[in-house]
Amino acid sequence: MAFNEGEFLYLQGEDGKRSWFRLQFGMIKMGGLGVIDGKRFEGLDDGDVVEIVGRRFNVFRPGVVELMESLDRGAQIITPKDACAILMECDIKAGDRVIEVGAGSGGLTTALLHTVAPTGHVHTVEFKEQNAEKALKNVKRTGLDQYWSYQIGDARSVDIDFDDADVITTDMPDVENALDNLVPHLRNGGRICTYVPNANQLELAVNALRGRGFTDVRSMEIMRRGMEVHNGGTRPSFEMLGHTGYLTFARKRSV
Ligand SMILES: C[S@@+](CC[C@H](N)C(=O)[O-])C[C@H]1O[C@@H](n2cnc3c(N)ncnc32)[C@H](O)[C@@H]1O
Repeated sequence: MAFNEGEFLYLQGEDGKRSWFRLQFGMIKMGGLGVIDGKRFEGLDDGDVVEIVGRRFNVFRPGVVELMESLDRGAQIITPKDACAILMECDIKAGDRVIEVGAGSGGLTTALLHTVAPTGHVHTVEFKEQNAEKALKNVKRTGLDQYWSYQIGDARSVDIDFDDADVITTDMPDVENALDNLVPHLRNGGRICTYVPNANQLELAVNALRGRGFTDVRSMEIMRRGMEVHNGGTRPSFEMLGHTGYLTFARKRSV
């Protein structure tokens, strides 16, 4: 399907570098490439070739991974490797209602919105206004902001404006102190994911979930190692994102 005005796209050159832009069929200012006439994109489709200042580029619609990789970061984001596990293990799908604690830069929010749209909703609780604003800027860029709401408040005590959630995800250090406030907003049979960076926090989170009657409580860390592929010399990459966070998944039952 040909590109429409207003779409958020990127150009990718032979060197793999991306230039992001919002399509308009008038003049567009593009980082590093100057001002170009947006009419050149009229009738083009995902992956098509365009020549700009004598250089060849492909123009792409971003997927969720490119959106997450390119967002304006403040706090550490939940990276795609962990977001994949969250989406799968929490069985998140279109139409789901999700409560998220900790907007940060909106990394996980982007993945959640991409999955629950166009019939579901994500509601985020964040206690730092400036983080919520940064996340809002990033979420608006994706065009998925219509499926998102947030409230400023401490997840440990704020009156949460969202009920009957299918899933709760938390990215906060002391989730054990927020569960009594959060869990009444999760439906029976719903799933929770907690994400914490340290092992002592993991123990506290798991004990708190077990103590509240959650079932199928299991914790994991996701390792992802890239491969350098060269004919006759293929080996694992020397660089690896060694540690991000510990994930715990559990399911609420009627008690
Ligand atoms: C590491 S960041 C979240 C990053 C986010 N998951 C992402 O992928 O971009 C943690 C966020 O949780 C927020 N936070 C921590 N404790 C909180 C609490 N008790 N209530 C609400 N927000 C909290 C912080 O202000 C911060 O924005």
